[in-house]
Parts: sequence; structure tokens; C-alpha cells
Amino acid sequence: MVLDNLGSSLRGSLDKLRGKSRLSEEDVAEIVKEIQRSLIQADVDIALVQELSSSIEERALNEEPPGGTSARDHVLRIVYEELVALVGESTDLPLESQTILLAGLQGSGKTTTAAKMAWWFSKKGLRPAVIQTDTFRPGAYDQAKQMCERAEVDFYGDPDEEDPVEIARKGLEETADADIRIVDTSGRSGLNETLIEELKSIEELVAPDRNLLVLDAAIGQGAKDQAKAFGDAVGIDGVVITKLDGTAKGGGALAAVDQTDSTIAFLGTGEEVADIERFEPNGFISRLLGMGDLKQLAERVERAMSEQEAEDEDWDPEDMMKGEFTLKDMRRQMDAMNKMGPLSQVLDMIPGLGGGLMDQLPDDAMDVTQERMQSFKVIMDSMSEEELENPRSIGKTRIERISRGSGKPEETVRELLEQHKMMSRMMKQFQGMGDSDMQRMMKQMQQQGGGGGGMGGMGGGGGPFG
Ligand SMILES: Nc1nc2c(ncn2[C@@H]2O[C@H](COP(=O)(O)OP(=O)(O)OP(=O)(O)O)[C@@H](O)[C@H]2O)c(=O)[nH]1
Repeated sequence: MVLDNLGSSLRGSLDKLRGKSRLSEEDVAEIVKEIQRSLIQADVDIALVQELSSSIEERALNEEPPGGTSARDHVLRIVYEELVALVGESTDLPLESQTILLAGLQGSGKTTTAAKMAWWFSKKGLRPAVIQTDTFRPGAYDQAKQMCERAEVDFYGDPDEEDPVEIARKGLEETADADIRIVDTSGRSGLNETLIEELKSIEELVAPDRNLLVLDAAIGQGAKDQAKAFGDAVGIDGVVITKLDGTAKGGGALAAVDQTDSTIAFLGTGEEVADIERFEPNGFISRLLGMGDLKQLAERVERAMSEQEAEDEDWDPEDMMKGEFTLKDMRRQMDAMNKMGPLSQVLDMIPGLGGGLMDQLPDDAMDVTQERMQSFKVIMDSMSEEELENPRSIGKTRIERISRGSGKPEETVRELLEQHKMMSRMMKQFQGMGDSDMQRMMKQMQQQGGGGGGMGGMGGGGGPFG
């Protein structure tokens, strides 16, 4: 993830400020050094790093912290604001009819991004279509078609036509009914005349409303040259950074944004159509600094919940809040969790849990958790209706039988029952909360994610700065 180490290394230095009400020059110097180190490691352009660190330094030393603010909160706020300014606004993408052209080098993820973006727009209630003009890479047509089928969006391509401009022309005609037309172009292994000329001809014909440059997060310093070449050729309005789920650092993309005077539109976080996020500077930086990104989380939860409801007509999440929390409810929750995406990504979005928790866990702890959920499901499949509805009836003999039936150790069956007990207790606590408490909590979560993006605090408690 971009600037991955920044959150944890910065938290380390910030923790040393606990209890202090004033910042010394040494404190500021240490924090600035920490930030510089992380940014440079994340492949952020040196000139950008210099610019950022001098404004942080200047502000931290000269600005008077608002009354009652600790030195730590003061610095964190400045770092947050400056980082938000560094990554810039999100690319303007009104939810209305438009044509978007995707450009980028081979393998950057254009084809995948086209389908993901189409999926994203379709979830916003628009009708998108992908036009695949890549005649260069064998297989691009099939790949695009399959992904669009998975995304359940319209697709146009022609594997027998060799001229990409001709495909684009026909594609526009064929997709006239769509609201959003996403034109995917071919890439080459390096920047060359042919690629640029082809792109220019497609651009001229299509006359897109927006040109987006797709960049692999691993690109590093090369991003600047690429961005310049594409920017000179067709003009770039926004950047999509892909493969942020991997180990890549992504800092290079910031140079591309700077170079083309553009902004970031989307982030790609996996190979599936749903692995896309609209870039939101506040949430992005909050998450980076371990303050969580409640808005993204709320969106995912909402989506998973409505998918779950669509699949499972008898299920009403409100029921769970009222009566007994059964193993069936637990299984549904696990399914909903799975729909939200990898657990590690979900946890990363929860303020306070985010970076902090991830740092404490061994690297493979998350996989184990996913694996454990899988085992739990297998075990539940070996239980009878009655056992699922009334887990308290499961004694020693039944545990033995379930273990044999599921092929999982008795130990794991017991762990499942333990886990259920814990969740059940938690649900009881929620049930104890009045409706208004619950509503207040939800509202706070939404406001925080949508507005100040993590600056607003989580109500009366310590808040994300605590
Ligand atoms: N993990 C991960 N993989 C991705 C992501 N986006 C794309 N990929 C993978 O990257 C590879 C290249 O993606 P494509 O979409 O084929 O790239 P392209 O830019 O269209 O390539 P050309 O058509 O050759 O120009 C594929 O294996 C994708 O599955 C992402 O966000 N995360």
C-alpha cells in the first residue's frame, strides 16, 4: 500500500510525544526525518518530499496549537493536512453520461480497470459499457469480455478487426444506449511512437470527457516520464493506481499526478471486478495514518448486507438485533464478511484497529483467520438444524460426532462454540443499547467518514487522535 510504512513509523515517533504539550525543535526534526524516510522508501519523488517536509516543519514550529490540544494531536493534524494536500483532490467524476478513455503501459491493469470501473458505475445505478480496442495483445479481447460478464456490464470488442480506431468507431455506435462508455486501449512494453500515435487517433475519434492514466503501483520513479508522454499526447485528467493490494509502494504515482497536474480517480486493490475504490484523499490518509476509513467501510458493509439480503430472503439483519443470536446468524455474518473482501483490508479501515492492529499481528495471522472462518463453515455444515438454532445443546458427544462428520479436530469445534458465545455476548450488549444510541453511533460513523475524514473525532472519547 502506498507509503505503507509511514503510518507505523510515524505512530512510533508520535507516541514519544505523549504527555507533552509543547514541541521542541528536536521533536519536529525527528518526525520530519521519519516522514522523509517513509516517503522516499515509498518511491515518492525527492522534490515532493522536500516540499512536504519543509511545510510540515514550518507549520509545526510556528503554528500555535489550539487551546487544549496536545503536541501529538497538533503535529498529527498538520501531517494529516499536508499529506491530504500532497495527494490532492479526487478526480471529478460526476455520476452522469460520459466517455472515459484509459491509457497506460502494457500490464498496468487497463483492461481489468475498465471492467472494474464499469462495475463501480453500475453499482451507482448507471449503465456502463466497455469498448475494448486492444488489438495488440492476443487474449485482451477474451479477458475483457470475461471480466465484463463477471461485472454484468455491456461490452463491445471485435477480435477480427485489426484497426483499433475502427473498433472504437463501431463501439461507440453499438453502445449508444449506455450512460458511461469506457474505452480501453492497448499498451506496449515501453513508450513508443506507435503507441502514442494510435492513442492520439483513438482520442481524436472518441473525444472522451476524461482521459485516465492507469499506473501500476510498482512503477516508482519511471512514473514521471510516462505521465509526461501520455500527458503531452492526449492530456491526462486523472490517474488510477492499480495493484495496491500487493507489496508495491505506489509513491511513484504521486509524481505522475504532480507531473500531469491531475488527480487520483480510483485505486485498484485486487484482480476481481469489485476490487476498486474511488479515491478519497481524507479517508485515504486517515487509513494510512491508522485512523481508519469509515466511509469505505460503511460502503462495503452496506453492499455486503444488501447482497446478503438479496440472496437470503428470510433474513432480516434487524432480527439478529432482537432475539437469540444463533449459529445460523453467525454463519450469515461470516458470509457477509467474506463479501466485504479480505479481512485484512476490512480491518485496515477500522479506526484504531487499522495500522495498529496489523503491526502487532504476524504476517500470516490474517490468512489463518480466513482459514479459520472456512473451517468454521465446514463444521457448521455438519451440524443439525437443531444444533444450529440452539448451540447450547451441543455437549461432549455431539462435539465428537460433529468433529468426525466435518473432518475437523474437536478442538476447532470447541473454538467455534467459544467464538459464538463471545459474539453472542457482544450482540446482547448491542441489544442493550437503545435505538437512539445505535442511530447516534451510525450517524457518527457516517459523518466522520464523509466530512472531515477522520478529523472529527469519535464522539466523546479520545477520538482518533487519542
Ligand atoms: N493484484 C492485482 N492485480 C491486478 C490489479 N489490476 C490488474 N491486475 C492484474 O494485472 C495483470 C495485468 O492487467 P491487465 O488488465 O491485463 O493489464 P493491461 O494494462 O490491460 O495490459 P495490456 O492489455 O497488455 O496493455 C492481470 O493479471 C490483472 O489481473 C490489481 O488492482 N491488483
